[in-house]
Amino acid sequence: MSELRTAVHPDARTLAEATAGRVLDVLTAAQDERGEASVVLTGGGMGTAVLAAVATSPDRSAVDWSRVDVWWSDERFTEGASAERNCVQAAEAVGGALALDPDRVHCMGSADEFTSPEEAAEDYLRELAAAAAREGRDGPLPRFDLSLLGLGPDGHVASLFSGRPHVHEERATVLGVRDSPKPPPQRVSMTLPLINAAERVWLLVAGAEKAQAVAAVRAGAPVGRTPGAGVRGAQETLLLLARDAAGA
Ligand SMILES: O=C1O[C@H](COP(=O)(O)O)[C@@H](O)[C@H](O)[C@H]1O
Repeated sequence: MSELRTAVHPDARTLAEATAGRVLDVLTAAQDERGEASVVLTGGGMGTAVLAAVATSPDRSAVDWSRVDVWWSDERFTEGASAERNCVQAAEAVGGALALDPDRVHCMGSADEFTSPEEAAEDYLRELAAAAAREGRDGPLPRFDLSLLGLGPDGHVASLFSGRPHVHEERATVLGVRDSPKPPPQRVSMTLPLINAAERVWLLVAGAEKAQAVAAVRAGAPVGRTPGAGVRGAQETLLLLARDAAGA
């Protein structure tokens, strides 16, 4: 488990551009080392802005996108084509600019395919286990080189919300969420143990309305109150901030 380090950028745009550069560095280094790379994406304002910045970066061709596995730490359990879905927003942000292998883009299941978020979560577990088997891993989880996360003004990460029991989940790695205080109410989410299995976890935060949540994360607030405070990557944990979110 790594310690939390913070980097502050002048604004949301420079945060997105600098983070895109960091993402490309991590994926390139992973492919140099083992020929493959993997990233766990998040939805929300900064998650989408970083993806758009990756897709338009002049350095994007340094990565062989056909050998990148793309996962999501959470998803809204709605119809597949819904603009509320993180997967749909990501595809829009990328706009076909990255030559990803569709078999390696692992969107979480939608309400078109499954009758409940729990069923979609089980399906994602099967998809994770299949990838782990292909990678020759011992357990049911593939390697994640990097996980990007947003932070809500209420301190939530992925779809793990303050005061909800799933924040304290220790065994399940992906679960269905039915009572999200932020619409839509039904979601699928990785839990903290799976988020924290990533080599690197970066929290991306912009906006003065999030300064209080950022301060709570930095102060190590109780995870039940501020889920983002429970995030720790195996090798690295970065809090990547725009100045307004840093409270400066
Ligand atoms: O609901 C969600 O919110 C978080 C944070 O979103 P933001 O727009 O406040 O940055 C996001 O990371 C998560 O994927 C999403 O489902």
